[in-house]
Amino acid sequence: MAYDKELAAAIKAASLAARLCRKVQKALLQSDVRSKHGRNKSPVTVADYGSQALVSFVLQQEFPGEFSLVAEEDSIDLRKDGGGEIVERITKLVNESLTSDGSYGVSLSSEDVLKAIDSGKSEGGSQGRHWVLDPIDGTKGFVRGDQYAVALALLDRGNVVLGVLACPNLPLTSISVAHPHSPNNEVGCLFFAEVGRGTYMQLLDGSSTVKVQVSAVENPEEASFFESYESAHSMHDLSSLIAQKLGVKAAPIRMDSQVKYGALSRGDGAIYLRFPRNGYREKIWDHAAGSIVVTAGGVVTDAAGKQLDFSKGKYLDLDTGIIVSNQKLMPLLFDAVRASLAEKAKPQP
Ligand SMILES: Nc1ncnc2c1ncn2[C@@H]1O[C@H](COP(=O)(O)O)[C@@H](OP(=O)(O)O)[C@H]1O
Ligand SMILES: [Mg+2]
Ligand SMILES: [Mg+2]
Ligand SMILES: [Mg+2]
Repeated sequence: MAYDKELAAAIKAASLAARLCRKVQKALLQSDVRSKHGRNKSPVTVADYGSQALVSFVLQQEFPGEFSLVAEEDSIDLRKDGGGEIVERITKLVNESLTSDGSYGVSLSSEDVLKAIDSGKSEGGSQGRHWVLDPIDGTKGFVRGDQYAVALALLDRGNVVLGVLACPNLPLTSISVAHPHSPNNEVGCLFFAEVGRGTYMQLLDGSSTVKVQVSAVENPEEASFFESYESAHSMHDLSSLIAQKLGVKAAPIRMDSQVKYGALSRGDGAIYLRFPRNGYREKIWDHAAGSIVVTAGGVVTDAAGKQLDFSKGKYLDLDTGIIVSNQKLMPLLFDAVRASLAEKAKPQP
């Protein structure tokens, strides 16, 4: 209805990008992985760039004229001396993906690819429409051979109105503590949601669409929870304290990226806890798509119980952490979070 054309384009762009990422992950070379300029040591690969170029190109083809994209990557490092070879690899990957799709009948030059990457420089905000893209969320997982997602959302006047999460390594059947990666299972899911219309999961080729729903479990003893694989991204000791206070019996399911939101949206677990270390500022592309995908039965707030506000530009302005659960469990979870934070803040004897 309201966003049908946008949703179809987002699914197409994210699926193409996911196929590109899959190909690169299968044949990942050490030379494909780089560290980002100065700011921090987060990795970035040819697939992050290729995915961003591809999604940006597809969206601009589908919506010529009105286009604003807030995306994670930029071409600064690629334009430096010695970047030529990697730009050629990215360009080849993007063109192979476009050729295999066949919709656009064009071949991009290296400069076209760099421009497509750089068109993700919008600052977003509370006016108008903005696409929000994480071309690979969970790059560390991607490099390790684990979970990652292509995460694309649309903001309309500061609200997330649709989201697509392509999760190339997520098993089609429920994952659990015992089998977080299920190597024998068929993998590759795509979740999509539009405001007020529920969440759906399909295979990456677009087939087998089913409606999904967050778990309705009310008893914390039967609930399991997700958290980051990387303890540098989220304090594992704090979530274990919260889980203990809540009465959760199961061990945490640790996975990279917004795949956690996808798994939660179909009821694989009932809780997601994210508590970055002091000073870390969350970006909108790390939560926009995921947060709308779990709204079919789920609630996403910060640690003060406030809804996430995507209207303030690139950063989310929030209190302490992000918690996700179903409506019934949320009050109990919220109490456990408050009590755990208070306990941690107490001076140690
Ligand atoms: N110190 C830190 N604390 C919290 N999150 C961090 C972080 N450093 C990086 N991240 C974010 O955590 C994301 C991965 O999420 P998760 O922890 O759920 O796997 C990264 O996305 P990218 O991989 O897109 O850079 C990055 O934005
Ligand atoms: Mg990154
Ligand atoms: Mg990310
Ligand atoms: Mg990323």
